Amino acid sequence: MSAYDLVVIGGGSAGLTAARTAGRFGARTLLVERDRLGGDCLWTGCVPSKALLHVAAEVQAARRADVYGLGAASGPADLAAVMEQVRRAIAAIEPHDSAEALRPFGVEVVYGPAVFTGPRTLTVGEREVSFRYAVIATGSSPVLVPVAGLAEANPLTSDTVWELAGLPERLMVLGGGPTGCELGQAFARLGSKVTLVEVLDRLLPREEPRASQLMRERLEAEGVTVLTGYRVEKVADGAVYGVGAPVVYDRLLAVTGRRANTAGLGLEGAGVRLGEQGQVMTDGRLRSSNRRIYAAGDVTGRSAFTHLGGVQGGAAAVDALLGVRRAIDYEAVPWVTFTDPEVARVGLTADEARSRYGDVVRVRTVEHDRVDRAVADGRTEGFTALVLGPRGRIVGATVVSPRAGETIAHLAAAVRLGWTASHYAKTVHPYPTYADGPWHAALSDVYARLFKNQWATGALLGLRRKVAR
Ligand SMILES: Cc1cc2nc3c(=O)[nH]c(=O)nc-3n(C[C@H](O)[C@H](O)[C@H](O)COP(=O)(O)OP(=O)(O)OC[C@H]3O[C@@H](n4cnc5c(N)ncnc54)[C@H](O)[C@@H]3O)c2cc1C
Ligand SMILES: NC(=O)c1ccc[n+]([C@@H]2O[C@H](COP(=O)([O-])OP(=O)(O)OC[C@H]3O[C@@H](n4cnc5c(N)ncnc54)[C@H](O)[C@@H]3O)[C@@H](O)[C@H]2O)c1
Repeated sequence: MSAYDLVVIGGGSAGLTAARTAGRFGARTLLVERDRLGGDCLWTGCVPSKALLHVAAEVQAARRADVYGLGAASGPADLAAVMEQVRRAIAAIEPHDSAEALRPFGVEVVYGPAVFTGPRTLTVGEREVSFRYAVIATGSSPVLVPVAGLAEANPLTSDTVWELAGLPERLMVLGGGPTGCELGQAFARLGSKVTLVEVLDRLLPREEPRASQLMRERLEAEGVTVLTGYRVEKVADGAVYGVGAPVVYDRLLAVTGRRANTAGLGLEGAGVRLGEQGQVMTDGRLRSSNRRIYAAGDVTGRSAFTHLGGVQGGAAAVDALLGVRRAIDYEAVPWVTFTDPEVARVGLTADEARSRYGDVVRVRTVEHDRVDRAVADGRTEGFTALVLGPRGRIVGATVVSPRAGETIAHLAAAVRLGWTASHYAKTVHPYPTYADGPWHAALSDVYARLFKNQWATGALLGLRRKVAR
């Protein structure tokens, strides 16, 4: 039986970072991957979806070329050519996630499904392995909601949509979360007639209601039929049945949520407790109920983002091997839905902040018709909202704009470092950028408080008049 300091199970964003971190310390590290390195993000998640959205944006621009006196493109895009572009992006990134890239870190890679055989042992095929510590980073997989006829309808999921050979004429997207909005918009721009169905009363239900409304308006303007508060009763004969007339489709894409990959790992025998959704239950240090076994990434049910999975993977390896705790501030983790416009969030929404801090909370919003870059781009539909908590600290922010994902990074730093609106306002921002949004929101808070104390500024002005006539 070979012995390792750290065995990492799963070679996605979380597992790769855990393995690289351990390798850097000179730990004897084994990475077990049952399929291919790179995980969901590289093969079926972030990378293909962002490449698809990029192509879809170019197609959309071509459809509007007549505005500039050129011939406008029309009709459906050639999906084979589009997917070629998607595969090119994956191929360019894949080497960074490969076994060769892990070799300089001294990480050994073995392929096959890992199964725990005890609290400190596991097997990979015939091979028996013991470990001082392990990190479970097996990710999550799409799940189908229990709707009559849905499984039989053989829906596409975010795992399989990339294998489509041709553009569906009518695409039904079930689920109005980030995946549904991103893929729904991309396929609509490429030329599918998309219907987007969400069971709750708005798209992107985790975001500020106004961001959800803007998303709806944008998608509808681009020809997507959006049905919210729509409960699918059954799927049969190429149609979805709910309230009103059945909605027919050519292909169905089900993106209604995911479930942690923990089945078949032998976790019971390893003393690892699971939650109701099958996720590995972890403490603040990402340790499972077996203190020698950590978990990171989607499998924890606390992360569904590549960047957070990576941070968790690194933190778990450091904690296990060096005993050094790296606290993760979950409230300062930003996320972005990469539709056009992008919807970016960090920290608390206004409602969440009010229920935590009460009336002290104020929200400073800048409409993007006051952001010159948005005006220059002809994209003034968005907004920036800063949520300010006690002592004017920035406790949350939402940005909706074509480049909101870039703007939110700075705001994540502000939330994490506990900056007030005044701190933020003192940092000079470049003009003209969408970053003017949060800057002016912060400045508006500073000015509003100054004007509230007008007696003080008035007194100071009067005094100065007397001194320097
Ligand atoms: C369409 C889509 C778009 C997305 N876009 C974004 C985005 O823009 N930004 C973002 O931050 N996030 C995005 N995400 C989420 C992101 O992809 C995931 O959060 C991230 O990839 C999870 O990483 P992970 O390491 O936890 O799991 P995974 O990447 O799923 O890796 C788990 C690995 O474990 C392996 N494995 C499973 N079981 C075993 C076993 N028994 N033995 C050995 N190996 C095993 C799997 O084969 C896999 O390689 C998107 C997701 C989807 C579906
Ligand atoms: N840009 C990004 O960072 C990005 C992109 C895609 C996914 N992700 C992450 O991956 C995870 C999964 O995302 P997702 O969008 O696939 O799932 P999700 O769970 O975030 O959203 C699923 C949506 O489907 C809806 N739904 C559930 N049952 C339904 C039904 N019967 N009919 C209609 N709608 C129904 C839910 O109300 C929800 O709005 C998320 O945590 C997300 O943050 C991130």
